[in-house]
Amino acid sequence: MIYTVTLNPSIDYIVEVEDLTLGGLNRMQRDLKLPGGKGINVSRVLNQLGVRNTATGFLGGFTGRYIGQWLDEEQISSDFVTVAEDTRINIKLKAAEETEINGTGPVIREEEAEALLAKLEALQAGDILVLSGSAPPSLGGSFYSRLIAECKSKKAEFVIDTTGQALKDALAQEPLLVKPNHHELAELFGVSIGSRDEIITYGRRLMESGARYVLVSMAGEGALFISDQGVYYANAPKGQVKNSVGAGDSMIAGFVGTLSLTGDVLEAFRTGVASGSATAFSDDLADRALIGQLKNQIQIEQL
Ligand SMILES: Nc1ncnc2c1ncn2[C@@H]1O[C@H](COP(=O)(O)OP(=O)(O)O)[C@@H](O)[C@H]1O
Ligand SMILES: O=P(O)(O)OC[C@H]1O[C@](O)(COP(=O)(O)O)[C@@H](O)[C@@H]1O
Repeated sequence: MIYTVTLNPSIDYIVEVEDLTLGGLNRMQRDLKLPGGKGINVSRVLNQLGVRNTATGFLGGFTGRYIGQWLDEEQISSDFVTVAEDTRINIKLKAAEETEINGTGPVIREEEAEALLAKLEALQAGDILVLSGSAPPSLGGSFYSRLIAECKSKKAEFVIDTTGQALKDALAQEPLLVKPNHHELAELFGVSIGSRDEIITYGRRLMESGARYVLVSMAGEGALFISDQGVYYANAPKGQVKNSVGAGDSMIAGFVGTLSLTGDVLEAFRTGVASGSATAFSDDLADRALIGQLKNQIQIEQL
């Protein structure tokens, strides 16, 4: 079974404005309110791929209920801890450029945090726990470490998609997969990265630090896959980009879901890239039909 954990879900409020005037009145051309937060996105795309999973984390208030109802309507199994404060709303402003304003998230009380840890007692050997996104600041810096310790004590595997110290701490615990984009990779090592060779150098360091598989996504430039069996590049399919929010989460879902179904890492890589691109080419997240179509446009090359 795959479990996704979203410590800081969001309603992604996607707002389109033709010509943005800062400091003036702008009228929206279109808006969309989607359930968001990285683990929730992973669960929704896993569901499209027919991979059984349960979404957990913290949800609260009217915003939390909106997300919970959406997941129920999509028949996604969920088991969230209900928290006292409202789940955040993240703004994704689409004008000439895409601007994102993400909230910090609700205060999580100690008993709410403990309730989430208690849910992980259900984990078993063979399960995969996908830990994705930021943690609300009230949880403190080491909450992911506590979740990982619980996961390891049950002999389950984990995937982590977060940034900064939480990611660095997690590497030593041997994640199944990490998936920074190339900007996050550079930030993690405090360097600027200008070439594919440099991405490979720093991606390999993540593997040497403990990750079994490393995916480095590069938006429209495709992705690199690094494991102890070699380094592979996949092109991104071409298409009209509609909304790239959640592309990285979709890639994780495509990879982990396919790996769990087939055990074939290169097929998992191909499906991951197709899932990321299918999301970039959709208003909402990727659907199964588009993922299938795009897979045919992806060539994988060993470097
Ligand atoms: N503009 C795009 N064109 C085609 N595919 C894209 C585009 N943006 C994202 N993707 C796909 O989604 C994957 C993840 O996107 P990326 O933007 O790198 O991740 P993140 O959302 O984590 O920043 C890419 O490797 C690619 O397959
Ligand atoms: O937890 P964070 O880092 O604030 O990110 C949350 C945001 O990330 C998303 O999950 C999208 O992530 P990606 O575009 O990186 O796949 C949004 O749905 C959400 O608003």
